[in-house]
Amino acid sequence: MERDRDDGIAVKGENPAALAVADAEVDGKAQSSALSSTLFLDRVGQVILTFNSDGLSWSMVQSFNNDESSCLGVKLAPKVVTEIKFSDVYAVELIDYGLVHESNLPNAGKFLVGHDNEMYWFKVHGFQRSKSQPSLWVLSLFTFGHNDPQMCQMWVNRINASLNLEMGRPRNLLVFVHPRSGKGSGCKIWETVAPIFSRAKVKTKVTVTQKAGQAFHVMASTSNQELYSYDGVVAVGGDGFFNEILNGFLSSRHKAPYPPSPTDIIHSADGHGSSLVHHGSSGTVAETSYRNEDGSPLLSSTVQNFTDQDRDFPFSEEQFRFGIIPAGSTDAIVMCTTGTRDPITSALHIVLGKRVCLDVAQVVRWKTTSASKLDPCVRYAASFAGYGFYGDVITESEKYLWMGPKRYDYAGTKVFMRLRSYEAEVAYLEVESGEANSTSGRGHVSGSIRALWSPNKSERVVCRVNCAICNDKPIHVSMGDPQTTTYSRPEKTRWLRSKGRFLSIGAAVISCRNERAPDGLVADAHLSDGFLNLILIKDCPHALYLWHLTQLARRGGTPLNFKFVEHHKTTAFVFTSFGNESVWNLDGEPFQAHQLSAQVFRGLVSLFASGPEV
Ligand SMILES: Nc1ncnc2c1ncn2[C@@H]1O[C@H](COP(=O)(O)OP(=O)(O)OP(=O)(O)O)[C@@H](O)[C@H]1O
Repeated sequence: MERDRDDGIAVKGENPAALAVADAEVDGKAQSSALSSTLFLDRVGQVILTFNSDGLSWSMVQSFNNDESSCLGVKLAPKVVTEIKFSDVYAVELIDYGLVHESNLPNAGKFLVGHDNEMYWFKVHGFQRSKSQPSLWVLSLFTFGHNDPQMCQMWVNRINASLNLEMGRPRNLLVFVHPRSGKGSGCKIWETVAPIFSRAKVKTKVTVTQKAGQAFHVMASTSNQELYSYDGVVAVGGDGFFNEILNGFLSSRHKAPYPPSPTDIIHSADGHGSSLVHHGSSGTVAETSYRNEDGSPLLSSTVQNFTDQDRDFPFSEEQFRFGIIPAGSTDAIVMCTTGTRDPITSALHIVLGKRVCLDVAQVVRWKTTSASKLDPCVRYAASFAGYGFYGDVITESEKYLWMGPKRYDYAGTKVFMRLRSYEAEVAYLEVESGEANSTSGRGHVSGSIRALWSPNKSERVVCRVNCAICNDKPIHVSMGDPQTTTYSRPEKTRWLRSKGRFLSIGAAVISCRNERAPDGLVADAHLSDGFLNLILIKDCPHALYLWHLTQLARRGGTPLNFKFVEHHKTTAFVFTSFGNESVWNLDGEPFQAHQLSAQVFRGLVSLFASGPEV
């Protein structure tokens, strides 16, 4: 179709055949075709749009002083965006005939466009990093118009072809929405981000949960074959909801020997382990918080219904990823993996197919109370396991669910006012600074462990996008394979013990950054270095504990720099309570355990995220 534009700019003859498409040969090598066309960029004016190998760029047809401003003769940086990389584009849409608006550039002058025009157009959807906060990704939209619909169609096809070459973008996702998460806005948050998924042509099977445990049940009982038809699962909710989905996934699929029990360690006279591997069977989780309404374990029948054939289905855990759209009270996992707490940023990380590996702690409760029989029960934690103060705060906060996120501040203050210490024994695996291999039980952990360890703040290595420590990854260990643990090599194993009264015991898998602790509980914890950060807080005057808590709440604080605080990087620990109080906090959910042990699995799952830009 050829039409004369009513602003006097001729577009006759400008059809796909007349485009400047050059397949040049330079030094005998074919260069990627350079395609450019004259189009209208909505609210900017007439531009020459060029298709480059890695993205689009454009420049104004008529050069006027629009892309630079000057102040006292000094040229300032261009104000207008003039390019976008395909890696930052998540969708391109063809739009029917419609209005393209005149330029809103201050000095563009109306002569370029004249006034609003009706034409065919296409939209390029992408994102830009916020200037003030690089981890925050802001949606960007460029609308290009032309009188010829074929021209628009051709550009859309070319851009789509390039987007299809972008690796790892999901096509099909399972989505669970927790409607009551955080301030009760789970559904609203999903409605806000859902258009990003539909524009990117990502199919979503959405389940809005009716009750706790539902997502766990679906994840645990869905066959691998069916789950494998999705590229991943997305949780719209908080850390507790993600934990439920993660547990549902791993409970029936992660096959690994349990860590040693506290009795094994306490009874090994010299602290050197022997015969310390418990061959737990997976799929035997019977966790109290994931129960049917009649109190029966959710998993009892469903998991056992798996056939051997299905269990052996080559499940691609490398490809399957987890996504989190933050809607919860704390959202520490999202903050640690995307650097911000923003549903749009998280949705973009998902549709753009970002990937980061995450360590997961396997926590085994051996005894619920001192009087209980030995009855191992497995749970997984992606961020944190804490006892004492942390367990009490979570127990107390459960009474005030109606308060929403404020319940944690209220419960925290209440528990602090009646602060107690707890008698317990902890033993943790020693990780020697020179030990370059096999420290995590997942094979190779090279690099300087001393650098990870350093109590000296200036030597801390903070986890970030493309983190060298996390990327120094061991060979991938399949989730179906029992893993070789260090416990099976007693000569390499030394358990260090700490017995006494503790205000709290915490094991951070990741830094656990959140709005109350901007640097996290452990600022230099990593997403997938294969370590747990064990924080033992010995009984001390309340004023000192308060000082520790205020350091946690400060950016750049030094909460671990106290005599009563011990920080150990380890790969496993065991715990025995000597009192009646025995509630742990696993990723923000209560878990009663009198005897417990935990081990970390390096990079056990992958997330749709790229790490924080710090
Ligand atoms: N429809 C539902 N109704 C009630 N509880 C649910 C529902 N769906 C999931 N849950 C449970 O609610 C718990 C808390 O969910 P979530 O983490 O999203 O909320 P939160 O307010 O951020 O709390 P947390 O501080 O634990 O993260 C989870 O353990 C989950 O199992």
